[in-house]
Amino acid sequence: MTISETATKTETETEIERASEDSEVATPLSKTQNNRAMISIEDLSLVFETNDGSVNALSHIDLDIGEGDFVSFIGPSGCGKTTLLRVIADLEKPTSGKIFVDGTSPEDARLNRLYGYVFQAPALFPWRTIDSNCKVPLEIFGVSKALQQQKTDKYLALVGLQAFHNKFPWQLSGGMQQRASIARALCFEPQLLLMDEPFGALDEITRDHLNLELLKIWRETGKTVVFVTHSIPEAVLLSTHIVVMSPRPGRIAKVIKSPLPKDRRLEDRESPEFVAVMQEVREALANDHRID
Ligand SMILES: Nc1ncnc2c1ncn2[C@@H]1O[C@H](COP(=O)(O)OP(=O)(O)OP(=O)(O)O)[C@@H](O)[C@H]1O
Repeated sequence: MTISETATKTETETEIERASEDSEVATPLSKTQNNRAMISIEDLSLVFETNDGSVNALSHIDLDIGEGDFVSFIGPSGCGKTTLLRVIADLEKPTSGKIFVDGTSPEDARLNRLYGYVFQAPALFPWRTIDSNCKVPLEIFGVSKALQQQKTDKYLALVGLQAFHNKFPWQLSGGMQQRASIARALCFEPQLLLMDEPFGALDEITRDHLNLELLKIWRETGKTVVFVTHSIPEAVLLSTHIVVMSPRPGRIAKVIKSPLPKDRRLEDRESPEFVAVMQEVREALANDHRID
């Protein structure tokens, strides 16, 4: 991948359907030779105009995410993590700057169904069963019924919901609904997965399980994943690159390239290398969060 430098800038079924200060300029990461940019962001800013005035949600963001990278955005509430993910997904338009997704505009990437998006809260159709919810994107793509069933079975099994395929969302716990929405995003096997705190509401054991499954999918399929989290251990466990963001205005404080191998296990969380990366993230967050 290539994540470079600094930063600033900045859910519903309908959307799916449309489907430095302190930290000077963050260190640019040089692109690896055979890792083309999946996402390229240049001097991107986003200002929300509200009744109470302007909100600088993202300010001067420069970031390259290479194909096959697993990139996490981490930072305090309000630093623009979700907004940046939504800009990539073409759910928000930047005020200035440039962004390319797989070499095209975010709009073209959305229209070409390049990405799957997992929202913070599950966005399932209440009148459809879990099985039927998972088939929505496949129906839109005109996939054959047999293949729809095959993919749905595969990904519902992956998230441990095969026994619940005939249930309606309201018959499942919040965590199970979120697992169903993850299965739906995986079902059409997009090249790019955009995930906004997908595991935030899950119990720790389920979260560990899904972290490992996500890592497995990522390793095996070569997908690019952009992931928002508040959890330092989760960011370090999953990511090749951790983008530390800071608020007011939202910008990139630091990009940390993980020295950990791609093949990771939960036990690795005890390793000195893992602890060292956690410490680096913690320090980057603290440095940009000093109270004057
Ligand atoms: N549609 C909007 N209109 C006006 N302001 C917005 C809008 N969406 C987000 N903001 C503001 O932009 C800033 C960044 O919000 P964003 O949701 O991206 O932060 P975040 O880092 O994802 O926060 P959290 O971790 O709490 O989810 C915040 O100040 C937020 O209030």
